[in-house]
Amino acid sequence: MPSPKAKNPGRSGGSPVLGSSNGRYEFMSLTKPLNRSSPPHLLQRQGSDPTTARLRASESPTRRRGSSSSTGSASGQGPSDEDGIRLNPSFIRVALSSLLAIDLWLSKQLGVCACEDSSWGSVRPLMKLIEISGHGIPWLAGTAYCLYKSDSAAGQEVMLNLFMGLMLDLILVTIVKAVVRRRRPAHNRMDMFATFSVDRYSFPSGHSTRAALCGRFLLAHLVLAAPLRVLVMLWAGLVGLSRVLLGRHNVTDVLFGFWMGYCQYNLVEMLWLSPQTLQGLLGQLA
Ligand SMILES: CC(C)=CCC/C(C)=C/CC/C(C)=C/COP(=O)(O)O
Repeated sequence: MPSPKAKNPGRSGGSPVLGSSNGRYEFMSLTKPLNRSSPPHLLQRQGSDPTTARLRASESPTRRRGSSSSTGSASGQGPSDEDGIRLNPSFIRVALSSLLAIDLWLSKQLGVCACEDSSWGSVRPLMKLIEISGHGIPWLAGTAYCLYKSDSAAGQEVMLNLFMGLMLDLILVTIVKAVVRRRRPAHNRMDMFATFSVDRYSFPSGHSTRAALCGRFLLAHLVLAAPLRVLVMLWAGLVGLSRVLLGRHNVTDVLFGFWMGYCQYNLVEMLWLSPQTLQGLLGQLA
């Protein structure tokens, strides 16, 4: 498998701590200020890396202003402590940008069903079927139907809480997507059915949050037989995997989505609507 650094350094490969010279990558010091005598390619590479550039753009205006005015080193007075902090990204920052670079590279490698011409293009219809199985509309419609058809109080209670959980999931995912605004992978073809405008963003994967939430919910309240429990877990995993294979998401979108859906189930349990609570709420409304 080709290395992220070697194949496409301009886009997602390589880490901002690396500088390249004659095709060879060198590590830069994270703790010492970058010397003015450093080879220009090291400085240039820092600025041209898209991930680093994005992180720098998100710095506070004060800090950015500080970087243009602190000319201690640039005017030949030698690097000050402040320059040292400014020029050298913190360890966390470097770790984050490296993780993001690996994420982008890995997601691109795994997007093998992104279109019909992709290496696994023939599996795309199956992946799209899995996608539909984790879509919000079938889940909401199915739960509403079961709620309507259920003739036992226990069944209605479970279905009502699942419905509330699904709505809660939609709201939380919409908020996080609108705040983070991470673009979907470039190789994604936006041919999903019934999407909101916020669904042009990819973090977190809404299908993955739903798969984790519904998976946990089904295991806790509905599915008891062991083979079916395995099937539910397999389905949840496949929904997440299909997001990356279809090129809809990066790996971190799906991992975070699973974690978020898992936590959302805890929230559903905390806010559980019992028949008594429901009667109280309806009584207050009447
Ligand atoms: C009642 C109501 C507001 C239903 C909306 C259901 C709906 C359109 C959900 C969107 C599902 C969707 C396409 C999410 C995107 O999933 P990702 O995994 O691509 O983030």
